[in-house]
Amino acid sequence: MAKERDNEVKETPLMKQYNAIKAKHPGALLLFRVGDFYETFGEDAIKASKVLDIVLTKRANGAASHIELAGFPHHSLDTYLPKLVRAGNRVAICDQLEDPKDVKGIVKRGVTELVTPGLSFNDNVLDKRKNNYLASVYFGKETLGISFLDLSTGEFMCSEGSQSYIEKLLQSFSPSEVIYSKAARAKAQEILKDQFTTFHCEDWVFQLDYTYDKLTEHFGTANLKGFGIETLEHGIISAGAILYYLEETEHKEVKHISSISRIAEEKYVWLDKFTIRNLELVYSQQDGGVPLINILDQTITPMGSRMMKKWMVLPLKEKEPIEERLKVVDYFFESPDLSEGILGHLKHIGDLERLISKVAVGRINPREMNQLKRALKNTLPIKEILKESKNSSLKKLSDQISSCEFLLDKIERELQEDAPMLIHQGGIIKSGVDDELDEYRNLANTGKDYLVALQQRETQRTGISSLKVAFNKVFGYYLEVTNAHKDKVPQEWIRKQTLVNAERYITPELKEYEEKILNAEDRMLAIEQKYFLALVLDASEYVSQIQQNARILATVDCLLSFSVVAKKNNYCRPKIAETDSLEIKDGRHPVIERQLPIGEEYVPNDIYLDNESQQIIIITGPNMAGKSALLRQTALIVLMAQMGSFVPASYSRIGIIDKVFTRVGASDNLSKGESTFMVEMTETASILNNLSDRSLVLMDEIGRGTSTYDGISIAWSIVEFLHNHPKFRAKTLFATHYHELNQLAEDFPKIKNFNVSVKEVGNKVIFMRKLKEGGSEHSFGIHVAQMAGMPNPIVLRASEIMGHLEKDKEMNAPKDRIKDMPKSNYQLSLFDADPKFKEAQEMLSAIDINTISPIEALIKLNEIKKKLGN
Ligand SMILES: Nc1ncnc2c1ncn2[C@@H]1O[C@H](COP(=O)(O)OP(=O)(O)OP(=O)(O)O)[C@@H](O)[C@H]1O
Repeated sequence: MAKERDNEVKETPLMKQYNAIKAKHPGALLLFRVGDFYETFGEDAIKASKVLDIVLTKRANGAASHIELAGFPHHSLDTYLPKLVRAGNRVAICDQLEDPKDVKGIVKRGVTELVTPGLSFNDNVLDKRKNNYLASVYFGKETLGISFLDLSTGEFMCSEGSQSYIEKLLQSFSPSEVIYSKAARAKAQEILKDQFTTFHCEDWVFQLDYTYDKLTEHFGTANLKGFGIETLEHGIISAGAILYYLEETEHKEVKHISSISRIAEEKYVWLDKFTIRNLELVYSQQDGGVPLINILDQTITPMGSRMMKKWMVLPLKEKEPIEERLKVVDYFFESPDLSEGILGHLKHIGDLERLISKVAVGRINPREMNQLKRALKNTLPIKEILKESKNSSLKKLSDQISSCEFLLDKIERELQEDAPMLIHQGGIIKSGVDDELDEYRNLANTGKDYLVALQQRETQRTGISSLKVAFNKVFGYYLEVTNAHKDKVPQEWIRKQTLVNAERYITPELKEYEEKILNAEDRMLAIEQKYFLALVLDASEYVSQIQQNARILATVDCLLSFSVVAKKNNYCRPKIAETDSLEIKDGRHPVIERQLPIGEEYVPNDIYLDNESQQIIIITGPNMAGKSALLRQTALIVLMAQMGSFVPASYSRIGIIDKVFTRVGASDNLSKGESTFMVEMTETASILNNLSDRSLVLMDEIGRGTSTYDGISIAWSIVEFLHNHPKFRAKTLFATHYHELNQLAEDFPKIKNFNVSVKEVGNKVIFMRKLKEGGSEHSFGIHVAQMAGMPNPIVLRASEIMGHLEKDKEMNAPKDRIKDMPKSNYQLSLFDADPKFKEAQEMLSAIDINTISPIEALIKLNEIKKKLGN
């Protein structure tokens, strides 16, 4: 204890202040402003130097000790901060709260912002085309509450439901950070795994009374009825905790969070988390893979792109809003001139949604204010075009756009066109706005002219040809004379500084003008600041109107994008019906068709499913035939239609689907320590427990992860279950290698067999990719092995074994048949065992002995020797 106190005494006052502030933000990396630098100390410095690649040094901490130090200039904050945040750090920015000029001793400092991965306004941290969500999860006894906030746009949503629903939402919105209560750590770990950056808050925060009050206080309402969340107790707890977290992280200006909405589960298609992943809607499962959004998102504005992502993970399931979107897309599709007109203006809108949030929190800079002006200016013609259109939804949208003319006029009248980013650089407010400002500006300009004249006059008078008037912070304006002319300096000049090659002087006249100029500049800055802040204040009156404009423009942008893509990729308008049937003619896979090599055409296929005669289709066919592609394209076409997009087909009639489940491919979860089969069964169980009458179920190779007989049995019983379900007749596509499952169609009326056709020419397989009625005779695994370049003896031997096994098709005799397996006759030759011998053999047989010259023969021989490694 005594020693500790001893250390405290010896610590420098600065480090003492640092330690006190650091202690208040233990989990955060502290950027501590010292003069023109942000410094980090100790562990933080070690971390920062690694992440930022900056020098790590040591600083004496009084007599106490040394401490690690790493820092960077304050003006580089925008460069370094995003790197620290992206590396998963919470960063506390500690600024000087007083002007060091006015203080004797240590400057007052405090944390002005805590930037976390989920809470940021910084353009360098944010991705323009993505929302940056902070999520909060409350673990109730039976249901969980969840909220999402994008601080950069003000969007705030909440919901509650089962664990699988919460998991699905987390997957859909993929938040950058998730908060929960300390007590829920174990449960949180279970669902969040290591997929998200997390933070746990004190348990008392997650209480209904406290969080309810927090929300009503923030929105200034008596209750939460107007937001439709009054009864969502768990949702409220999670949402209120977000407001607490904002305060904790010093985000006090949050006027732009002007409402909260309920994620209306009943309005959207249920996509379980496996489906979102498997169908690759917004993220691809493989590196370099292309998700559907890359094809559909041709939006122009960042907020359009963000909205498109939401539409992708929340497809609609009510006919009316789907039709409304489709009608607009159709209208755009048929009106190229009108669409071009809107696109032309959308290009100048920029990120209106984030700009207006910056206005609300007082973080907008003059350059961004000009961007806001451009956005408002280009919104007007869009409003006009929509109004003149012949589509009622677009007319309605036009009515909802606010012109914000007063604000636009004001910015145009007052703000310089080329205003700089930083207020203190000046040149923000136009001339003619304020008489006093004009006067000072004039004075500063004439003052500067005066100095130029003074320099010329004195050069002539003294004959000092190199004389120049310059300025620095220490002595203000001075006259500089090189040593060669030193003897010509008049007596009345007062020497201020001697350099190696020159001397610096001041004169009373110079000082008099300096005062005038500096005074004028200070005043100008103050006046410009006053006007700019007033402008920001005026703009802040328009926050909710402009937020609404941004939403409408984003909607128009998304619908336009659908029409552009439809035209480019030859999609057709789907018919949406409240029926139980699903009919697709010449359907294609929207992503694969864009990726085929030039010259290859995607083979379209028809699909028909309903609840009565053809509820389940068993699709057989060899590997690589196109079964998975067919399954996925069916789901993607349904989802695209329900998002309001045209679809890759020549005709489609979509009886609305309310849930899509997929179990596609044996997952790659092996790396996470789960067995493929276990994953497969967990995913399948979750499908079977959540069926509905309007579900679309895709099952691909169920049972592949275990032995053949296990696999067939499980697949068989799953199909039976789906067929015989007492309540729900889920439409199902079941792709399988097991041609044995074709038997099911004979016993169950609503099951039909189809196969993806292949042609066998000699002992080769040609993929036709066409779906045909009927089952398959046998599997084609051996052909595929051959195609993959498997050595010939293996292929021949495998055919022999299969022939033997197939002789007795009875399933209950496998063991005996395996025991009786005939011995292999195939000798593995050198050529078969080593591919380089095979290549050498091919090279030899390509030589035409009759035409090759002796020299060429020698060269060839040398090549072959090299190939064999000699
Ligand atoms: N209709 C089609 N037209 C053109 N190419 C197609 C078509 N369907 C699939 N393909 C191509 O064939 C490849 C294999 O298709 P897919 O993965 O669907 O086969 P599969 O039958 O599911 O095979 P596996 O059983 O091995 O998973 C696809 O990546 C695609 O390039």
